[in-house]
Amino acid sequence: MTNAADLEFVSLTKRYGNTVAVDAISHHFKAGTYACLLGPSGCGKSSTLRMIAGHEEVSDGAIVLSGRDISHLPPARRGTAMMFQSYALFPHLNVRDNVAFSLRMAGQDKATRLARADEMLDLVEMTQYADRKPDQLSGGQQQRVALARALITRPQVLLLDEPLSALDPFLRVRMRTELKRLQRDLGISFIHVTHGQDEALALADEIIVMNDARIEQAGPAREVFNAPRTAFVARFMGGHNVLHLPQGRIALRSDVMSVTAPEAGRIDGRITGIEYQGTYVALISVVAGDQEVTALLPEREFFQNPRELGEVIGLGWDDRAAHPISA
Ligand SMILES: Nc1ncnc2c1ncn2[C@@H]1O[C@H](COP(=O)(O)OP(=O)(O)OP(=O)(O)O)[C@@H](O)[C@H]1O
Repeated sequence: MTNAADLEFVSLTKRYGNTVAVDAISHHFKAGTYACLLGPSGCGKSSTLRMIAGHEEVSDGAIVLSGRDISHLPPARRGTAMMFQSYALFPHLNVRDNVAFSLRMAGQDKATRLARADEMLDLVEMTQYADRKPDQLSGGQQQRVALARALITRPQVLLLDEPLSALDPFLRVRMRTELKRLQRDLGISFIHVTHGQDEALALADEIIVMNDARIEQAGPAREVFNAPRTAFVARFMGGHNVLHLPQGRIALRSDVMSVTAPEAGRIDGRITGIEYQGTYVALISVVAGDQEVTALLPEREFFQNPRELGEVIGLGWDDRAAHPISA
């Protein structure tokens, strides 16, 4: 069922009155990509997703899918489908009829739409629940139904707005694996809005970090994590220190820092916090210029040479782990 297509934003803009929610963003999503739009609350992620879906008017610029400007088409004619955070299932319809709903709206005959609904339920492993009502399902099961319902229109791009946020942490990780499997099997693009860095890293081929209505950095997940270009991306992706040194500003991964005797490292710091995190122990210290630095030490390494609050330590790192960044 491969139905892949390239998607492009051309100076895409959304204004609500005087608020610029999305500010002339341009981006090219390659066909068959799992992309995560990542950023803090209010940065414009949902507005972007809703414009792709056609649930929000484009104020300026264009959305091009497979070479076709879809900016002003009605949602059902765009080749996209949206899965909502709340799943938005119809409580009075059973699972099969919920899934078949959009085909009914499109005037498909009953035999075809029920056959297609069963095909979709098989895809999300929900065949045995076809006759239940949504309130007889768990949150994870409702989510599968919502996925089946979105996929029945054979979209070229599936849009997911915080799809995992209603699930408990355990189920969230399981559904995350399933989303990835589904995207790989279908070969279409998924564009998934999240404010969770871990979620984006686990799922995305490409991460688009948004900040204040603009794209701050976009690229493969590993590149965005390892080589943040700005202090915002370094802080938002986590796992990094942002340090102001005489030679400029750098982003430095917390897990590649070494802790030495004072003056044996590159800078000295005084320990202000020790946090046990299981795999790692986080040593938080304050260095020159009143800057806070976190060093993540493997648990075993820390306990071989435990440190105390208030102790002065040296901090070292390999130059390959430091990336110059802009403000
Ligand atoms: N219907 C609306 N009318 C006016 N302003 C809006 C509307 N929808 C969103 N905004 C504003 O546009 C900006 C971007 O909102 P948007 O919902 O796209 O952000 P978001 O990144 O998805 O945030 P969240 O993670 O909180 O959902 C915010 O300043 C928000 O207040």
